[in-house]
Amino acid sequence: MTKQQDWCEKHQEATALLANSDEIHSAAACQAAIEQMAADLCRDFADRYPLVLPIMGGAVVFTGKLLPLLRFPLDFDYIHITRYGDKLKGGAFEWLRQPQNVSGRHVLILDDILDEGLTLHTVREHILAAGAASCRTAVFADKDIGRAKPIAADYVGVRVPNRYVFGFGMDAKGMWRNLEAVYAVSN
Ligand SMILES: O=P(O)(O)OC[C@H]1O[C@H](OP(=O)(O)OP(=O)(O)O)[C@H](O)[C@@H]1O
Ligand code: HPA
Repeated sequence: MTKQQDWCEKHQEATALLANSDEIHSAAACQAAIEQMAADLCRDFADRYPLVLPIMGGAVVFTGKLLPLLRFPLDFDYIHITRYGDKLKGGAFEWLRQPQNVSGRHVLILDDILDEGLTLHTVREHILAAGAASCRTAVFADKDIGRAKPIAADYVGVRVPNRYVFGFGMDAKGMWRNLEAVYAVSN
């Protein structure tokens, strides 16, 4: 099969996936959630000069929308770790960029979604072990998985049902991070 056919099939798969999904948080609801989180973070971090660390790549939209609303001084870097890749089920962690220079800092981690909680828990433990003065966590979406998680986020934008969700930075098999609303794959 040629590369062009591959992309053509991928395009069809992406279109069918979106057509078979339900919008669960509109673009306006996502924006309102971001604004509320920004207000809460401005209240809590005004005097802390935090190091803000998004977990790439899912945090890209959340970060891009949130950062300009944070009206306090901060340093910015990023972490890159993945355990889902292009799959709908999590596996082993792959670190692509470790946290740098966190010793003594008040760290704020940003991520798109708290699902089983393994990623955020692992990253937080790593940052505290590296000597951070404190580490708080903000996730755009918290999934109701119906069982205990190893970590609860300090700040949450929206709650999502126990279905695979995508859009607003979250991908489904690598697709549709670019959507400005949140969708859930049909069961
Ligand atoms: O709570 P968990 O079950 O650990 O899942 C949450 C993590 O899964 C996704 O990352 P993924 O590994 O898909 O990489 P990505 O950020 O590139 O999408 C998402 O961005 C979170 O970081
Ligand atoms: O439901 C999800 N959607 C997108 N990325 C994810 N990573 C973990 N769970 C999810």
